[in-house]
Amino acid sequence: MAMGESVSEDMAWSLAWGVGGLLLLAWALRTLNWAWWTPRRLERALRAQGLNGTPYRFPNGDFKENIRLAKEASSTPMPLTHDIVPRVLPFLRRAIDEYGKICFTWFGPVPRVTIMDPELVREVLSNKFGHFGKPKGSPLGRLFLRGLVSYEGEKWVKHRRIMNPAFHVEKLKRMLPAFCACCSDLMSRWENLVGSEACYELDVWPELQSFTGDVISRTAFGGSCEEGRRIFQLQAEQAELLIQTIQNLYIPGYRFLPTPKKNRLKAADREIRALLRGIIKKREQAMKLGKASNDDLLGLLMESNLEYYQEHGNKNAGITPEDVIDECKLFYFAGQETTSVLLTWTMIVLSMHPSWQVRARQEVLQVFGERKPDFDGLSRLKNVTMILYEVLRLYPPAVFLQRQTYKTMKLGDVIYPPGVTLLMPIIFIHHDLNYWGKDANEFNPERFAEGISKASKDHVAFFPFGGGPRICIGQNFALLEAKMGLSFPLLPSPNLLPAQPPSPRERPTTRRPQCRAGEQRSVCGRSIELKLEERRRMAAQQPQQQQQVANSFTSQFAVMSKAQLYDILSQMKALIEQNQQEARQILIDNPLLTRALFQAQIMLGMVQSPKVMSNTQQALQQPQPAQVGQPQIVHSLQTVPAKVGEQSEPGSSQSLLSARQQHPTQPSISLPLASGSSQSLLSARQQRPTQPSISLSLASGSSQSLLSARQQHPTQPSPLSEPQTKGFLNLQVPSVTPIQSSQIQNISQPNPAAPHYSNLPSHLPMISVHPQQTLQNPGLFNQLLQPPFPLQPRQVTMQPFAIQFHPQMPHSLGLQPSSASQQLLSQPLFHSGITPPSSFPQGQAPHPSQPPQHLYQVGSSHMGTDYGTQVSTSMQKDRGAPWVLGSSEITTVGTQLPGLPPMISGQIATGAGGQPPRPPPLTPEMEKALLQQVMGLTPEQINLLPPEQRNQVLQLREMLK
Ligand code: HEM
Repeated sequence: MAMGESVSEDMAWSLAWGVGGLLLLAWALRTLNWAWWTPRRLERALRAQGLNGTPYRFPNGDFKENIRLAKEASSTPMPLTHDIVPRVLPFLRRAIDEYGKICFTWFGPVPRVTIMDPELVREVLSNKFGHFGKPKGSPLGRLFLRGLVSYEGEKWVKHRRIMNPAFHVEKLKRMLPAFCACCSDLMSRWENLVGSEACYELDVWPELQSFTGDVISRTAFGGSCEEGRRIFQLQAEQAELLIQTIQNLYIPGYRFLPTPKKNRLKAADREIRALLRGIIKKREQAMKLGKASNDDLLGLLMESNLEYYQEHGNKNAGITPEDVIDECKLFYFAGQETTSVLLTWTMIVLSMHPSWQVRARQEVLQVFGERKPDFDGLSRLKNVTMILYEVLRLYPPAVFLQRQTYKTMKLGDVIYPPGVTLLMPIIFIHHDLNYWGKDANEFNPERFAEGISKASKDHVAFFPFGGGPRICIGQNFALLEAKMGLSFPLLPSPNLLPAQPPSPRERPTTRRPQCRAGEQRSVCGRSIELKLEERRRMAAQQPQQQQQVANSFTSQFAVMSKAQLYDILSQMKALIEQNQQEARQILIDNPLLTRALFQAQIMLGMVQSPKVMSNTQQALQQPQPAQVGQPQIVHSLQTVPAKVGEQSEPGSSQSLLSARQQHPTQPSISLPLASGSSQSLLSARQQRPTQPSISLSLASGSSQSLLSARQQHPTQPSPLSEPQTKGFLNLQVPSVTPIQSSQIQNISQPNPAAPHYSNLPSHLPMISVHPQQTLQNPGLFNQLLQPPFPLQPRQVTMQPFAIQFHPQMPHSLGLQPSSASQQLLSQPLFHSGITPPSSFPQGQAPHPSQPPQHLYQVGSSHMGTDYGTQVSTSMQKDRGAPWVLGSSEITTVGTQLPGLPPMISGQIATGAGGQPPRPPPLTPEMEKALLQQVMGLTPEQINLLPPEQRNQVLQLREMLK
């Protein structure tokens, strides 16, 4: 018996060993098949069809190289250019350069073929049969994120049908008060932060993250937004943990190890689910009692679910509470990060392109005045929409999309076996010169003036929200939120005083020393500055106040450095180029401003060739009723002093003195060419520390002044013309206003001596005059520009893997979470509040190799059109039908107004023999006004002038006495 027992025990053991061995063998074979045979087979199939790509490396593919390059790219400071592709996806960039546009790389053992042709992208995304399905993603990713974005087949159809109504425009309108409340809270928060500070430096990335989190909390859960906020925090933590964990996922077997991070991920998931369960239960009870408000996403989702259930009369018809939880979780993930990335980049870009900031602000003011933004108004914001589109183009929050072949599929000329990932790099296509033209890497919202379909050569080339049946369900939501989020800071805020002329002293900036807890992904100490400025009460109707305005302009201009004066003039010029009519009106409406601008030119010693002047005048004559006694706006090609910092410019004395001898009938305002201004901006770096240092949001302040000047006109009632103190939140701009790159590119002439420079937008050099910018760019920037600033090494705190987390996400969104924005934000590029000229070390000059041609520009005459016809906030309305469901093409009629004659660098006028040309003519009234201004300068103001001009002013005053 005992022997029999031991035999059967032995047999059981052998059987167990046998089974175990077989299982092990099966597992080994499966692993080998997954990690070796399949990739080799797929590689052969792809190569046989002429596709090139990286050779497969067992078992990680290009994973490590991907990480290495991403780390490398992010460890160097980000150059201030919109060409961010090499930084965001360096590995893919390299692969495409090496193997061609349709090439394959390896994500682990899975080949990923890049699809760069928008038509093929459309084919993939429009496929309704799920043959190009979403990649499955890792189990860990699935734990983090499920819901609509990850479903396929019938489940997806059902969920999409139930969720769609919640995002309908009519429903979104009901959420507008929640949007508004979040914006108001944000503004109050910023106002409080600023407090009594004249200038406050703010890291907007975490601010906007919590703003969009707040929006989702309120719009998703209405009254339960406190729990919603906790969910948001937990999800942010989850995202962080996931990013860290994913880096190790391709260590075989790693995903089965219970590491502390994974445990925390799971614990966070449990807490989120418990919270959501509680919210849903409360809502169900309220619904039963008829007390529930269904104006939030959860309510709408539950309502729609109920309708679906009733329609199908089957208790399994709708979606389960667990499904609702997953969808709510998804709202956060899909809606919060993406929109905050969009808003953050928009603010950065607007601070880089002040003229667009002016335009946006002007539009927002025109549409809303002092009203709170409403749906109709938001739909009419044409410039803001164009700006958002352009930001979505250059900085798409989802950098690529992925689909997988689940059966053999033909796409283009290639037959793909099952198991191949198709990667559609949104960011590459958005930057592709073939579709967007030579200025693909420039910020030029004007390209969207006639809608999306006309913006590129192939309207499918713009797909920040994806396309086909799985297009982002929240795109209307996101655009509405972004418009609202952008409008608020541009509007006069009741609790802020209007901006006052920037004082000549250096303003303190408050910098947050370190990240707040839970904001690991924000970028410490690197921020763009938002500046709140005081502004004097002005009531344009009262002459006394008008005089104040005049004095305000005069005193502002009197204490400005040359760079700042140039800045203002070039902004005015940019405004003229973008909207000549508008600019004309501003100048006509504001003789005081006009006069002050003229004064600025005198202070800059600007003079011009009468020949060029008359040509330009001719070209600009518009068939408008003659404005007798009103200044004529003239763009003049001007010779700009080669070195603003140097004080001996004969032109400057001439300008004022000789002006007295001329009495032409038409007064004219000569605005400097941006070329000039850029040049002057460059040379402005040589300014001596004795120049008054002015807080750098001067540029925004000044554009503000221009704008607000418009408001002061008695015939135009405006927020600022009311006898209240009103204010603006100025998106900070660099002290030296960068010229619109889009304008520059037309004329920039690459310097053959600096070939590596040729693909950099020409605004770079100017922006780099910012000291911190230069500090951050020891490489190319320093090499090119020889920054005149003291070098202070700064730590680059890039999350190295941030841009790599997307491939693991179950929903296949190649999200660009914080990497790029983090990088740019991580540099103090735009917290320009600390760029007083006084910080320039004496004697430092720009690098001699600096190619000045890069800075010349031509005027663009493409005028904006009214988006009034574009009622919808949706991009869907702006697309071709096959690409987007239910879409109809928007055709906003563009008005091509007669533009400025193109100017080429060769036309830039210089006076004979290098002497500055003669100044523009003045009417006796103008002359009188100017002389009065000169006489009105206080000794303090005169002292602040550069010596040469000081002498001239003193001489003149002496003469006049
Ligand atoms: C600027 C903001 C946003 C961008 C750039 C964006 C981008 C995208 C993209 C590219 C997709 C397609 C993914 C794919 O095809 O694989 C997508 C899908 C999705 N988005 Fe958005 N999104 C944004 C905002 C939002 C918001 C605010 C919500 C919700 C509150 C949202 C919810 C979703 C959902 C649920 C899907 C899945 C749709 C489906 O698979 O049927 N998104 N989003």
